[in-house]
Amino acid sequence: MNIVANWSYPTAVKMGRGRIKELADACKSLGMKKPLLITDRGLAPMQITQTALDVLAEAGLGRALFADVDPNPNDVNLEAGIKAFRDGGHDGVVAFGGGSGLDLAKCVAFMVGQTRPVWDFEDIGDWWTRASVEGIAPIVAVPTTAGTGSEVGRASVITNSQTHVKKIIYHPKFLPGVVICDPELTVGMPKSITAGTGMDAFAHCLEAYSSPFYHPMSQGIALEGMRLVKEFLPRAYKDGTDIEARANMMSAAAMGAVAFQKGLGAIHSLSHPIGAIYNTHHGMTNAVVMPAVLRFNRPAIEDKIARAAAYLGISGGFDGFYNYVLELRTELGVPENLTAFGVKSDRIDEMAAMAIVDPTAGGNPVELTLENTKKLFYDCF
Ligand SMILES: NC(=O)c1ccc[n+]([C@@H]2O[C@H](COP(=O)([O-])OP(=O)(O)OC[C@H]3O[C@@H](n4cnc5c(N)ncnc54)[C@H](O)[C@@H]3O)[C@@H](O)[C@H]2O)c1
Ligand SMILES: [Fe+2]
Repeated sequence: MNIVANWSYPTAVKMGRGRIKELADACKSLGMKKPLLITDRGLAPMQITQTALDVLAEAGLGRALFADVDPNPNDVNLEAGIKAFRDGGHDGVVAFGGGSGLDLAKCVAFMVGQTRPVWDFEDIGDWWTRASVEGIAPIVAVPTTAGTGSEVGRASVITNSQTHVKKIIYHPKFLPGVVICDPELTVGMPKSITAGTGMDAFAHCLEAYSSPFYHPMSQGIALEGMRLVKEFLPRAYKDGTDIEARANMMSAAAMGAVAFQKGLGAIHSLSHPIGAIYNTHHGMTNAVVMPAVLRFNRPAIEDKIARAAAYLGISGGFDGFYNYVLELRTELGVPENLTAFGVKSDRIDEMAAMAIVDPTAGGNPVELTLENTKKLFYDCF
């Protein structure tokens, strides 16, 4: 086999309970004197956010907060964030939150130095290998969920508020300089967010593992990431204060995002249009469509999944793995299908057309066509 592949590794991670106290040092290590903490609207009043701001203030770095960020953040949030950064004379970004806060914050840091519209930076082809991009503000990332892995990712998912399409904005320099993974920050997640974000981490590992592209390191990371989810997500769900489980889920989330350099697939290709149109939670949407996508991909991944099952201690090959996914979903209270999730089936044609051009579609082990993707959507209802 002629092995040709590109890969790289992510940033420095400071993982451990209570390490939010190191936030100011992390900012200073990247040369920040006046950081802007960016998070979503729901997190802004919470104690964990106030504690992070206190740490910054006590170190003389100010208490600047921008929280005009929706779940599934959009270009309007982005413009407001860029304005807040420029008006406040800031010199760096603390990206704080789940995927929504992290993605928007990373994109603000990237866009403050750009004159081109954000949509020019979509994850299509490999334009970034030829174009130089300057003026990116330094980023310290602090995840408060354990799912997207955006803290170690080179992408931001931003919804176009005009077209209601989720776009993946990508550049290698999106990568934060320092990441603080403090599992105590995730203890207050409501059960449904623990479940949804955890299933996003699982989906990243599963899709990266299943994608046909060659990336042996990602393959191993994805497999171990799935094992961590199997062992620790039910524990974190049952007892939110189980710090060991919370910490391991943070690892699984970061591993999923590292692994999906290899590619994602139809779980995400379907989930993006559903999330953009119905504003559903990303990870929970993935969990809802996961069994139908596994059935759809079975001819291409049966042996591979059987190997994963063996590693995870699941007997019965592909069928055993499939049944395990169904049981995990039941344990985590995941809605059985899109109907039970509150999504209507009257926009399948539109969603299928969006799914096949989603940047994740190319990583699916079975090629997505308009016809088979419509059928796949029907199978999710
Ligand atoms: N950049 C990437 O590579 C990538 C990968 C997957 C998904 N995403 C994107 O990330 C977003 C989803 O992120 P998410 O799943 O982390 O959810 P989220 O960031 O949208 O957060 C969900 C909800 O949980 C709340 N929350 C977050 N942390 C909390 C905590 N510790 N305690 C209590 N409440 C808390 C938030 O306020 C919000 O209301 C979507 O927009 C998705 O498209 C990005
Ligand atoms: Fe995801």
